[in-house]
Amino acid sequence: MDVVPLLSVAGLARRFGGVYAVRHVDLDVAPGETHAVIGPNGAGKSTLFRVIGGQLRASAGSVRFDGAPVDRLPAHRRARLGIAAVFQEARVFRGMTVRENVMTGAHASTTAGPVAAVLRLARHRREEREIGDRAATALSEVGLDDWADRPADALPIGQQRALQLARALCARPRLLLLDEPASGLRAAERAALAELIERLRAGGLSIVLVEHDVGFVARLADRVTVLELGQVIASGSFASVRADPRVARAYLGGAA
Ligand SMILES: Nc1ncnc2c1ncn2[C@@H]1O[C@H](COP(=O)(O)OP(=O)(O)OP(=O)(O)O)[C@@H](O)[C@H]1O
Repeated sequence: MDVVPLLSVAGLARRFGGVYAVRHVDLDVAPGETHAVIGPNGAGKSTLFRVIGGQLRASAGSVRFDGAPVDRLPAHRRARLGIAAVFQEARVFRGMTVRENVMTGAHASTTAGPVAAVLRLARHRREEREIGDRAATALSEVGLDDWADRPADALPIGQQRALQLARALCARPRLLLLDEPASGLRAAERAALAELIERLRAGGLSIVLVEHDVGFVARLADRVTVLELGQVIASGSFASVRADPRVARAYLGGAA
């Protein structure tokens, strides 16, 4: 690719015991690109997602973000650099408002920890104000302004998904990792979520999208990487990977 990739994964492997969940994986994400990772069940998508986010260490290979290696950094340090992940199993925090839920997403990228909160109250208050502002922006980006002061667990599932996105956006990421964001949503909710992701992309955000819903991927992805049994079997535009006989075979043989 001509532009310097924002994310560059090279020769990546992750082993569990003697079994490789992913192996020899190369993947680049350009600034502003939405890159989908698809593949049958057990292909290694979630493992790759977690190795990029820093929740899992690679067994071999490298992950570079904005030109610098991040392999040795834990997830919260990667978050500060601008990598935000929304997990498939993400839940809203009960007993908190929508706004409070979103504000929890900013703490990864601010400096005031609990000690600073006690010892340096002025700085803490300044950061809380800044977090409040970020939350307001994130809520408006995902269209949840009107819900801000309601209990988060009262939201319908489509809006809960939007809340999870807002929580990630509150950290002001440059790369957003989304693990099956459309799962469990009805058609209208999927369409609303796709529109929201399109808006984020139009705003310049780079996105890695792990997704089973092929229609969703076709609509959103600039490029697609297809995994089977932990390895990349095809990569390119949606149309090119759909036309690839190896991809058709992987899906016919798998459960996806
Ligand atoms: N913590 C773990 N310990 C052992 N094996 C694991 C672990 N996590 C994943 N695996 C194995 O690695 C392989 C890839 O799993 P992974 O969950 O990454 O696939 P996936 O493509 O996300 O699947 P799905 O679409 O079903 O979510 C599978 O064979 C899985 O059993």
